[in-house]
Amino acid sequence: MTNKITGIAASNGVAIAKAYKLVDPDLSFETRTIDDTQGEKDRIRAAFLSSKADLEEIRTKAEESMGADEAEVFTAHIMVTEDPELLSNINDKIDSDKTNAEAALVAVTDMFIGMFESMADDNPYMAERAADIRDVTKRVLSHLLGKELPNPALINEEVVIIAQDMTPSDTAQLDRRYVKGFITNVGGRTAHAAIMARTLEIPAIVGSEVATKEIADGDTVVLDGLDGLALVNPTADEMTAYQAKGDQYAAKKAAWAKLKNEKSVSADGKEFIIGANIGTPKDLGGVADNGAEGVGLYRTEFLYMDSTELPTEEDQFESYKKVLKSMDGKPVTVRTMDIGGDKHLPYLPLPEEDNPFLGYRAIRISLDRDDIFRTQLRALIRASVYGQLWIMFPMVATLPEFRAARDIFNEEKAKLIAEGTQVSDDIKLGIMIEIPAAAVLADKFAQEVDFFSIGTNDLIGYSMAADRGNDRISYLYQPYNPSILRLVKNVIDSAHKYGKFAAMCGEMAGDPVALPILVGMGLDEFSMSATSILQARSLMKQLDTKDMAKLADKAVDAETNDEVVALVKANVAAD
Ligand SMILES: C=C(OP(=O)(O)O)C(=O)O
Ligand SMILES: [Mg+2]
Repeated sequence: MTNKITGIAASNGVAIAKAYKLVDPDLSFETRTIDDTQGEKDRIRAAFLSSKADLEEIRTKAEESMGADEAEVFTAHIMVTEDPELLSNINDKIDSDKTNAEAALVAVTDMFIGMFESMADDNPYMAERAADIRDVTKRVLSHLLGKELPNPALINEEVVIIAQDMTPSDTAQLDRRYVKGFITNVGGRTAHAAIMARTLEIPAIVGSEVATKEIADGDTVVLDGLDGLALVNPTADEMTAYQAKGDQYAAKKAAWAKLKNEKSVSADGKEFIIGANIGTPKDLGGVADNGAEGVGLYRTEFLYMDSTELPTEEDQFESYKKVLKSMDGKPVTVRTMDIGGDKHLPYLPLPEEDNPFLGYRAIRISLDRDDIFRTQLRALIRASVYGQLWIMFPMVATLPEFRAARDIFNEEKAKLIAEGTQVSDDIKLGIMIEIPAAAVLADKFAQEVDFFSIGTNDLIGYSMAADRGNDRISYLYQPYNPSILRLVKNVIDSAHKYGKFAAMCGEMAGDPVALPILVGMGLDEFSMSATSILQARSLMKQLDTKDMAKLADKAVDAETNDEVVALVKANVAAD
């Protein structure tokens, strides 16, 4: 019988392809005393050469599919395999300790990694070197142990990826021509892997718990991202049924596509803005294809994560300019660096923390490391002449944080003007509302900011004390809980009381259950994964704002998440 695996439906669509497991093999080994030290030295040399050959192949493939910039990291890895000092240190260790190649390799590379990491505070390049050595060590070890590492960059046939989790750097390596979807063991609908899948327009299931255990490399997998179901080695009848389901979804998408150049307007004629969330300028194709009326969230941390060192002012300026120019006068909301939590930079080591999601992150880092922040703001301010720039700060909890960020912005702007640089005099400054404290105090913030953008992904997590990526407690991650709706309403009402603009850029903005309520609350801008825009626009056309205002009143007065879902279902016909 076909094995069925369920999980959280994270990105719509149906894919049928072979399974490719992106899972590291067990690389544990025993330390042994060795008589034949020359034999071990030969083994390590051969493992270095094989690793180099792997990496050269991966680099060539990565250059073809993703471009020279993305492939650069592999050049750094190849250089590690060619480092004579590293190899001679390992050989010395084998001789002096009479130990096996695996143990000598790990002892020596650990020493180098520790040394580079200890210097990383003053020189981010050192952290990068440490990360390179760690990566190469894994590959050399796999050769010594005769185990194969997965090489996603080498995939050259259609596959569905099966993984424990997908980090942003894993997803960055994927070639869209071949990767038809993915299934992970962990994660929730708003985890970054899920957001990435929606941006790439590939179906995905997250939080399946068992995918890596139950699916073998090469199995045929049907991935139903609409209902969060995967079929392993399906029957011919099942394949046919799911092909039909995929076709049906494609037909719906084709109908929505007709709305690409239309306004986002309710049935009774009220206009809203539907914007797109992007991670890099590469996402602009999807923005245009889906008829976005602006960029409501540009997550600039990817600029930092995709780089091997802190991006320069010039690099950043080019990226911001590209996005602003491409949006041709439509508003572009750029969020300053949101690092920390689950987003790490190899070259900017953060302190170990018990609760990184409640720790040193986002605006907290920017205000502490204002050298990094000022570089980003200068790049943004310089780019402002190419379009309509809105800047927002992530994870703001208090007014003094916003004021400090605004002061730094004003200082950099004044400096640039004094240097004779052209800048726009209409840059809007706002904040993400993703910390409950800020949502509650929105009436105070509204007197000082130009706009709010509600980051429900985190706001829900922090309000319910439920990690957005933890599938075990995903039942508590309740977007429609009346407590969340009351916070959202408070933010929208507070903005409007002071004539300010209220946007939402969390995934809730594109959620067909939440959207009618948000229309009823009078949210000004809905920003979402570009692939959700046309469906949202289609739904919006069917809604009457006065009816939705009544629905929103009932929803904030409800008792539970489920009650709100039932209310929406009873009042809004499914699209
Ligand atoms: C949009 C948000 O930010 P991110 O998903 O990048 O944390 C949010 O928290 O809702
Ligand atoms: Mg957030």
